[in-house]
Amino acid sequence: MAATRRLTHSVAVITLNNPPVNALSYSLRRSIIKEFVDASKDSSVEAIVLCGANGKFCAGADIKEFGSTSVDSVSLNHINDTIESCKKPVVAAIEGVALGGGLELALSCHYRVANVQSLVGLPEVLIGMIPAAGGTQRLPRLIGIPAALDMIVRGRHVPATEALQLGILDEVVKTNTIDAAVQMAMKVLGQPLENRRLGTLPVQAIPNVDTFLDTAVKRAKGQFRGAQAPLACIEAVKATLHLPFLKGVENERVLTASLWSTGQPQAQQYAFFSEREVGKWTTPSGGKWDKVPPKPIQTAAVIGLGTMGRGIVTSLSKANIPVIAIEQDAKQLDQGRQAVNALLDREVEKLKLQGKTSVPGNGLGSVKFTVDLGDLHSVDLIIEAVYENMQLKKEIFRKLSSIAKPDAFLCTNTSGLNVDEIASVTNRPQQVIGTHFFSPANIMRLLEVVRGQKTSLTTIATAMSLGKTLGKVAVLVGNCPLFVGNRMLGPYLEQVNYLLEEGSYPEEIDQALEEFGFAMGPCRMMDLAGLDVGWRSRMEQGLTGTNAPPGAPVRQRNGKRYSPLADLLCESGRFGQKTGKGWYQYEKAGGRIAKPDPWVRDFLDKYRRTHQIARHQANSQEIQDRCMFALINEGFRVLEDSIASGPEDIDVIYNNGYGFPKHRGGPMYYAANVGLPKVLSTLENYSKANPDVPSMKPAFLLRKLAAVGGPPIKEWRTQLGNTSSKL
Ligand SMILES: CCCCCCCC/C=C\C/C=C/C(=O)SCCNC(=O)CCNC(=O)[C@H](O)C(C)(C)COP(=O)(O)OP(=O)(O)OC[C@H]1O[C@@H](n2cnc3c(N)ncnc32)[C@H](O)[C@@H]1OP(=O)(O)O
Repeated sequence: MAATRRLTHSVAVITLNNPPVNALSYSLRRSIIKEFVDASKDSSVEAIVLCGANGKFCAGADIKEFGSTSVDSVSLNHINDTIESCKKPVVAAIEGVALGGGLELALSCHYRVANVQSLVGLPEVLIGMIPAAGGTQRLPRLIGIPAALDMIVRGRHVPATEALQLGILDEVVKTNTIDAAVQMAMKVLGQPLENRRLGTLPVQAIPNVDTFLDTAVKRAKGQFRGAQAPLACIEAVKATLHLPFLKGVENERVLTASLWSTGQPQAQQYAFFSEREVGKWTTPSGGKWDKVPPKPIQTAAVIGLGTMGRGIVTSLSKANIPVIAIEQDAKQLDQGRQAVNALLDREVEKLKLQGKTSVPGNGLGSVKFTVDLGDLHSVDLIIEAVYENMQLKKEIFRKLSSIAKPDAFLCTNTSGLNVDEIASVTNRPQQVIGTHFFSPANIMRLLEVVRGQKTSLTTIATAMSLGKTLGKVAVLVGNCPLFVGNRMLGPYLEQVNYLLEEGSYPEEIDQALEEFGFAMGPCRMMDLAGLDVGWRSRMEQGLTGTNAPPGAPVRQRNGKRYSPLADLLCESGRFGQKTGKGWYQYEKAGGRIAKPDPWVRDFLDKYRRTHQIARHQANSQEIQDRCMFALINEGFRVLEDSIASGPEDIDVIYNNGYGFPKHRGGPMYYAANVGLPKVLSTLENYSKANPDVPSMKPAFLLRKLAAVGGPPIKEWRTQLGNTSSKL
């Protein structure tokens, strides 16, 4: 963890060396300042180049050190000011990444040369912070307020070619970045440095700046729902208009302290590290991510080109994996082809924007469309993505057994069906695994990888590695009905239905949960997913429709409370967005703009009158508590059943697949923050008053953890013990 220095001609090259990403830990910062001061004093040195070891400039401050005392001892601001005021020219040679404090370091250099493959950005907002080492002050002075604000508030990783156009970089090279930086340093020797010191420059005026910033605040409030960091970023950038540079930097510090006191940075940093931890899977039988090599996947196939299949084909092609896409007849194949091509066209556009048009074949894997299953004889991995029907899936897997090559992996894209049952019809259950993609599959980051009883470690390693190749965050889960995410959704949506029965309207419930920070309230989410999906499943389970037990009370099934509201909506043809009507009304079938529907209010009022339910209009807090605690309670049961290996896995699933607000860390982190004794007592009270709602009966593990005072979330795993039988 040190910076090293060597002399090339008369240029001192200082290399940041702190694997894996040259994060600016305390000891690295100490070492940088020492080497830098020595170089600036050394009379044989005429210029200085800063670069990073192992092809990476720097990924910013060491996030693990936040909150510890060493953060301020050698501050990054001190280093940046020392570099900027240096009388010798300083050039940053950027390879790989220059992110956060890494870019702030580069912005304090007088010139920046970058490799064409590198990315630069100030992504602190994504971990609940603001760029607090002068980034909010230097970047607007360099590229203007609008462009800087866009980068800072969204935390975008900007490709080098775009950064060059924006004016962040002075030169982009294809190879030998450090040599190019040394040459640049020698070229500028003797040139004045005044106008290269960003901290001394004025920020460029823009017309109607107040309106511009007010609009940015409004947009950020709507988009980031309760997250404080984007608003603090705007506040910090705004300061460039009325504060001198040093005061602006001091303001960054004040804003950072204030953000820290909200607890949001800690939650987002927990989410950041949890995402990395879930990749380090282990199994009770001794399987471990770094011990089991994945098999390379050179070719893949997708069966079924419905919504999910199209997204999966696109995702594979985007990762440059050649795909065979299969449908059952020419008509459906043609529809699938058109849809996939449209998605791929959009991907090409995105690549063009990133300046990657020169990549052979546009960097996308080829897609072959066919109706012939026989074409799959040589592919390495097949993902079945037909609709959720066990018989159909089994029929396909039976055929694949004889068609696919013996070492091919067989994946089923199911959101909750039994992976073991599917595997049981094949001649290779050890190579069968569930890959639960989320819609739209080419965009959503989450992949639940579902291990069956006989799934081998190599198959797990291969599916997890494929997830990473596809740019997804893959979480290994056990096989149980609905796996982790959808299983937890059950009790959450049950509460939504009960609240609707009791007197809340869909828009009130959605508003409460969107205020909590969810990307989408549950009623809008059900409308988007299609109300008929759950309805069909309830019919299959004999809960409603012609299979329901004769004479069953309308609001009870098997002695438990049951809400028929969603069934009644479906019976009147309201399936959600696709039919233009569901819990809301839409401008047309397939429309997206949800408007509260007077019909739904009438329907709910009438329902309550029919069943003599006295209206209880829950406030936001009650809505949030009931829905959240139902979700969390099921999360504890998932842990008890070893379907997820730790609370972090659940949180990663919810943050990346269900629009849970990252600034709250995830449902289990939220529970730890609220305090487990409080979660327990709320559930106990509800449960006593509603003994016919077993999903709200506090889970054993919740009781156990609450009994020891609700320990910090990182200690929960030890309480779980080694019960993991499903993973
Ligand atoms: C009381 C208040 C206290 C607050 C004090 C505030 C002081 C403010 C001072 C200065 C302002 C500067 C702030 C910052 O710079 S914050 C950091 C900004 N940077 C980032 O957010 C980048 C985060 N990293 C990434 O996005 C990615 O890791 C990547 C693009 C760099 C690389 O991606 P990939 O190749 O996919 O690898 P991994 O993500 O798996 O990462 C590999 C490995 O590295 C660890 N890691 C990455 N970045 C950091 C980091 N900044 N600090 C510490 N560790 C980091 C990551 O956790 C992985 O570790 P592993 O799982 O153990 O292998």
